Amino acid sequence: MDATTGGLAAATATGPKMTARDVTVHYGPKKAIDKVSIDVPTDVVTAFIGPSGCGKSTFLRTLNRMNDTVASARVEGDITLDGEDIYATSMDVVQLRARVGMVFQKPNPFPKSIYENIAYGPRIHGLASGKDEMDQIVENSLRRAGLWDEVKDRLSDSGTAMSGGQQQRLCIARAIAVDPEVILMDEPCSALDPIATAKIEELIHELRGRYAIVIVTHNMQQAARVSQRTAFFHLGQLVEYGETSEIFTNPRQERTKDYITGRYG
Ligand SMILES: Nc1ncnc2c1ncn2[C@@H]1O[C@H](COP(=O)(O)OP(=O)(O)OP(=O)(O)O)[C@@H](O)[C@H]1O
Repeated sequence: MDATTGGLAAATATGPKMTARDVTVHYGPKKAIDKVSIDVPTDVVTAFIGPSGCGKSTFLRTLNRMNDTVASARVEGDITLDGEDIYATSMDVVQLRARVGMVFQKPNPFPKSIYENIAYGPRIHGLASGKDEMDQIVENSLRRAGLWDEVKDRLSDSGTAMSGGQQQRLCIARAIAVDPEVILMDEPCSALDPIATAKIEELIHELRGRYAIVIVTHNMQQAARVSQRTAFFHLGQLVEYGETSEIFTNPRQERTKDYITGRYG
């Protein structure tokens, strides 16, 4: 199968939230991503899977221009958000990263209070006109991230003093607070224990439909549990992309079959 065709075929009826066409990424002379084309649907969770070093994180980071922060990285090809070229010189990158939020492998709350972790983004984006409105954004974001009941009586405690799982949900709440359209998650559970992982997976289910979600995961069971679309990457290429149930039960490509049956990776 041609990777481009596979990417296009898996788009949903509502049309893609983001599109990537012939995206190639180099770090210096080394090619990490090779002509990847894919559509990210609006209303489902998309999982990126593949063996270590295949380029999942690199590709994820092209979707909100996080690779701009890596001096040696060079991105070619076209990526759009609602049809708009995100690499256009007119694109405000701060605004883009609010619209396309990111949650990292290791929870990284600011060394500030729980309240301030959430309020920081809305404040710099001017989303609240006063304290009452900010309080409401903080509460709504924490509720949506399934954290409100656990923290409502200690909003002034430090975000870094929470458990790892709570910190990760705080980071998700922080991304939600600026009203994103897409949330990118780069192995969000790899530093968490099974109970905290289950809570994040539950949360992903609850957030589905409200945001386009893309998750990079090493864990195939997790991809099968949380996603409706799966993209399999190998050696910088998008090998196969489709319905998660199809990818796991009836992969079309030999390389996908080998990976999901544990032959490598
Ligand atoms: N900042 C960087 N500078 C140079 N090379 C990099 C950089 N980041 C990633 N790479 C290289 O690009 C390739 C793809 O890496 P990437 O982290 O995107 O893969 P991955 O599939 O997400 O891997 P993992 O699952 O291990 O996180 C690898 O060969 C990696 O060594």
